[in-house]
Amino acid sequence: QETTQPSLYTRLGGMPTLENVVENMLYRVADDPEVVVFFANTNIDHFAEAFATQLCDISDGPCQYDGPPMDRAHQHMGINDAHFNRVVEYLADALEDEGVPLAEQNELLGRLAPLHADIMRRQ
Ligand code: HEM
Repeated sequence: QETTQPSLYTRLGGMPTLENVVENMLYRVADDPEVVVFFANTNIDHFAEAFATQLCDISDGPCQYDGPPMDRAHQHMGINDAHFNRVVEYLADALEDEGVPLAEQNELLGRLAPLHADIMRRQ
């Protein structure tokens, strides 16, 4: 007998949760001088929307991320592994803070992990 599970997007709580998660993450970024410098010239509203759309897309929600590919979006910023890990940690903390269960936290972070290579490609 086959059992189907709701999409990761649905289990995460859909767009309302993802938007709260991104906002929560951005407060953590804002509090970290070593990371916030990267965003000095960034339109944060645009970033928040693009990031939430990407989380929606990657979790099989009804969105399509149509921004620049990750290697180009982050090229020549000087991002290193420590920066990357810090941002992922802030995302994990935000997911926890917004009440996302651990299994769904890990599933989402697992889907983002492969982006590491893309983001690092053009540093
Ligand atoms: C899994 C990790 C990451 C994901 C999924 C991600 C995703 C994104 C997305 C979707 C955008 C919007 C692209 C656009 O529409 O132009 C973006 C932009 C940006 N990301 Fe990331 N990112 C990640 C890691 C990082 C890290 C580690 C840093 C730096 C510490 C960073 C810094 C930035 C900055 C500064 C921009 C805005 C660039 C601009 O102003 O045009 N990102 N990222």
